[in-house]
Amino acid sequence: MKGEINMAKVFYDQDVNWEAMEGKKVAIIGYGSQGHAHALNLRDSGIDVTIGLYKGSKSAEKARKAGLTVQTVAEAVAGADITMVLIPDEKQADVYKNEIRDNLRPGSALAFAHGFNIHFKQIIPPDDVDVFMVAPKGPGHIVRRQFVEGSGVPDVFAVEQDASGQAFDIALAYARGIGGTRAGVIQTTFQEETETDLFGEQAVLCGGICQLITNGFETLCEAGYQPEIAYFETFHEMKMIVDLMYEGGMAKMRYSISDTAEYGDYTAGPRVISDASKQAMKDVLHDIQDGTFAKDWLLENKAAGRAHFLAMRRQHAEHPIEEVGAKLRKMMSWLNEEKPE
Ligand SMILES: NC(=O)C1=CN([C@@H]2O[C@H](COP(=O)(O)OP(=O)(O)OC[C@H]3O[C@@H](n4cnc5c(N)ncnc54)[C@H](OP(=O)(O)O)[C@@H]3O)[C@@H](O)[C@H]2O)C=CC1
Ligand SMILES: CC[C@](O)(C(C)=O)C(=O)O
Ligand SMILES: [Mg+2]
Ligand SMILES: [Mg+2]
Repeated sequence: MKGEINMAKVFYDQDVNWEAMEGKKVAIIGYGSQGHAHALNLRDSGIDVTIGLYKGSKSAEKARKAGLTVQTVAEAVAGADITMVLIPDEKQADVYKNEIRDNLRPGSALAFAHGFNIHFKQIIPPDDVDVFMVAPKGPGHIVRRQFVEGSGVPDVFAVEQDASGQAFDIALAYARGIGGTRAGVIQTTFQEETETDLFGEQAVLCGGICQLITNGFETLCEAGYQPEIAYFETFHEMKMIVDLMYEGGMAKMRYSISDTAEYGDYTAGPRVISDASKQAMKDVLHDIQDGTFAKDWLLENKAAGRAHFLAMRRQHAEHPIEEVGAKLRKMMSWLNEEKPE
């Protein structure tokens, strides 16, 4: 890749108009990965938070235990200045239609942590509300953990509709409330966030990395090496290598590894992740951009009753790499310690 890179403006704590959030009531719909993190971080930032869940929800007890008020979705939305929708993407359109839409107060804000339902037009909000997104670029449990530790996960934010004339300030202040502006927050659009987030998780962060590890593990096991050694070599050490890259770029990782490893990195890397893989990435991106992925995923949840998804989940969970890993991780006492919620 050649050429000049135009750097984005990055917003930090000092760039935020916190008054935009002060006195606002926030309804967090869902108390899962992102829901618990947004709710607890906002609460710890001094914001009045209510959780919206369905009757009989398993998460309600957890939220109450954390000292939060839990209401039905309809009640929480009706009392809120900001409604943040943090239930699974594939459920959002139905819940919006049945419980959110008619309870949204004119002048209030409807917010998301991912652009999927707005970008793919599964949810079409009324004109008299703000519509914004604050999307943490990290898993919800890390959003909470880093906030408690005093750091934060970067966010991207976008304003789709600005009925109040204040949506930009509110979105940025919300990002501060969950700890995002400690690390840096960048403005985007619903389209850019949706397409890049789906691409990142499919091609690199989840799909790409899991398949790379699995192929490496299988290659060593099929060649007759011990599975435990294959696990350490292709899976366990991944975190240490990625930690170094996270701290100081690929250069810091390459500084720490041996010259032998570095030489193999440059020569073997492009053989394994080749031009063919880059073409496959472009195909994946194309399916995201033209809506093919969204259509397939929404259909999977409706007509197919998630049969294919659940079968893939089971098949991956039963792979020998998970069995070997579970056995080895059991001996690592620090992994079994309770992490603060
Ligand atoms: N996971 C992540 O780290 C990230 C997610 N996002 C986005 O954040 C959003 C939320 O994702 P995520 O946190 O993974 O979601 P989760 O799968 O963790 O959400 C589960 C929560 O939603 C509740 N829930 C499920 N159905 C309903 C319903 N019909 N009515 C009310 N509550 C319901 C569940 O209740 P119960 O458990 O009781 O059934 C649970 O509290 C998505 O838009 C996602 O793309 C963005 C960045 C990262
Ligand atoms: C990488 C997966 C993710 O996009 C995330 C944690 O950011 C998600 O949708 O969960
Ligand atoms: Mg993401
Ligand atoms: Mg995502």
